[in-house]
Amino acid sequence: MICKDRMSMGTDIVNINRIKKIISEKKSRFYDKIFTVKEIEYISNGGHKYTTIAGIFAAKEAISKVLGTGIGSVGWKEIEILHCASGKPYVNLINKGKEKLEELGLDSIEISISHEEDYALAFAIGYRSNNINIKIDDSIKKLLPRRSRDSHKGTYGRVAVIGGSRGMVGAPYLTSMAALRTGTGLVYSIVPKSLENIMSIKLTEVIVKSAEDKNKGYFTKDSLSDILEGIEGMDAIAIGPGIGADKERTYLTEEIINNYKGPIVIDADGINCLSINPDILYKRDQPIIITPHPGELGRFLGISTKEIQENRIYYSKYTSEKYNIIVALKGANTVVASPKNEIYINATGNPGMATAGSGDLLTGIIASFIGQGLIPIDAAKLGVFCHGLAGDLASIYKGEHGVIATDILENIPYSIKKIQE
Ligand SMILES: NC(=O)C1=CN([C@@H]2O[C@H](COP(=O)(O)OP(=O)(O)OC[C@H]3O[C@@H](n4cnc5c(N)ncnc54)[C@H](O)[C@@H]3O)[C@@H](O)[C@H]2O)[C@@H](O)CC1
Ligand SMILES: Nc1ncnc2c1ncn2[C@@H]1O[C@H](COP(=O)(O)OP(=O)(O)O)[C@@H](O)[C@H]1O
Ligand SMILES: [Mg+2]
Repeated sequence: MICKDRMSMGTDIVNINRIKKIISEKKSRFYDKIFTVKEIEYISNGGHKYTTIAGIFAAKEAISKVLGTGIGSVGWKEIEILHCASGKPYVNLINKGKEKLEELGLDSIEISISHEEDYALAFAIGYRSNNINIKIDDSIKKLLPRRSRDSHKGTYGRVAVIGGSRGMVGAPYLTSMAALRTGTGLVYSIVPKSLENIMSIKLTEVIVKSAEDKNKGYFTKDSLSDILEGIEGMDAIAIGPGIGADKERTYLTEEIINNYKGPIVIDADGINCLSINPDILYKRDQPIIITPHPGELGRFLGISTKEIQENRIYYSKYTSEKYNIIVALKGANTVVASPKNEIYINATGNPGMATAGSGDLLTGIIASFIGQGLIPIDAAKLGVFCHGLAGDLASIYKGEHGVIATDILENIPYSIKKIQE
């Protein structure tokens, strides 16, 4: 059976006197059988110490246990123990050893060797790293906001997420957490009052604010003043995930667009509400980014999803120019279009991301980058790249069938680290 675990361990203990005895009886046969040329060179340079020989011997046994074979189908000389200049041992697998490691889905083996009086001991761990073979263009790398030493949470922006309705608390949860994981200093989640308690339990680091909902479980026109108060002083806001769409929520969305004087990321039901009267966008001079999936852009433009999918670049450009907004049209190869005729086609992401809530994360990532000071088009480009890469990293461990939005959320930090490398 092939074991596809992320980690595999092996250990071995060797009596040094046993090694001493073998060497005194048949040194050259023992060396020839067990050690590679490089290992013999190392042992010889160290004065043929029994402790060294026993340690390397134990290390090979320990590694054969990591590989699950024992010494046999993988030979002694197919597991080589080498040493860094500092003296730290490392593992070089050869032929069958290498093949077995790949078969197990492991990337590398770490080894530690020790000895005391009569015994030498080795401990080995085989692991699968979150390495992904991707060349990240400098044009993306340079967009990542830097963090200065004497900074504080206020340095990295205040972002508010307006979202949620009864049954859809997950959407604003994911958006808020994504903003936090992307590096925003302070994230606020503004939800209908009936959801305040449950959101406060779900969210630890995010500050929860609520808006009057008259016990309905969704935003109504009565929510407006609380929302406007809640978004005062924010560097960026996101609106839409899980809010639902009706006349009152359309009124709310429009009033927020009319009154808030900073950049807004609009997603999901926010886009559905906006599609009733998109002309309000003409009155606005502050940036708007919409992040529709093809179904939402189709609704917004009054055309079919199929038509959008067949002309993704065209409709992204068209919407961006017509309404003077940035459009991130999601799906395989997300298209980002700006009114300045800029087009960016994202290469990260995979079908594992076709899972509920993965788009809600993107909304939070883009809002976060804007809150940290990026201009909206750069935030959108870096945002879709980072989001797709988080999805790619999540798929390494969970596979495309098993990935859920929480896995993508948890991989945002690793995605950012990878961009930073
Ligand atoms: N846990 C939660 O609370 C969640 C809440 N959600 C909220 O649920 C509400 C409804 O959003 P939905 O997007 O589910 O429903 P929609 O009815 O807006 O869109 C779903 C449909 O859009 C089309 N579509 C989407 N992506 C496509 C693609 N790449 N190619 C072709 N067609 C595509 C498909 O026809 C799909 O069935 C939103 O407010 C959203 O924020 C979702 O985000 C899922 C998670
Ligand atoms: N086949 C795919 N390849 C790459 N990315 C995908 C694929 N399917 C979905 N995604 C990404 O997953 C996200 C889905 O967003 P969305 O449809 O809004 O989901 P939700 O509303 O459930 O959060 C988008 O960012 C989209 O680009
Ligand atoms: Mg969505």
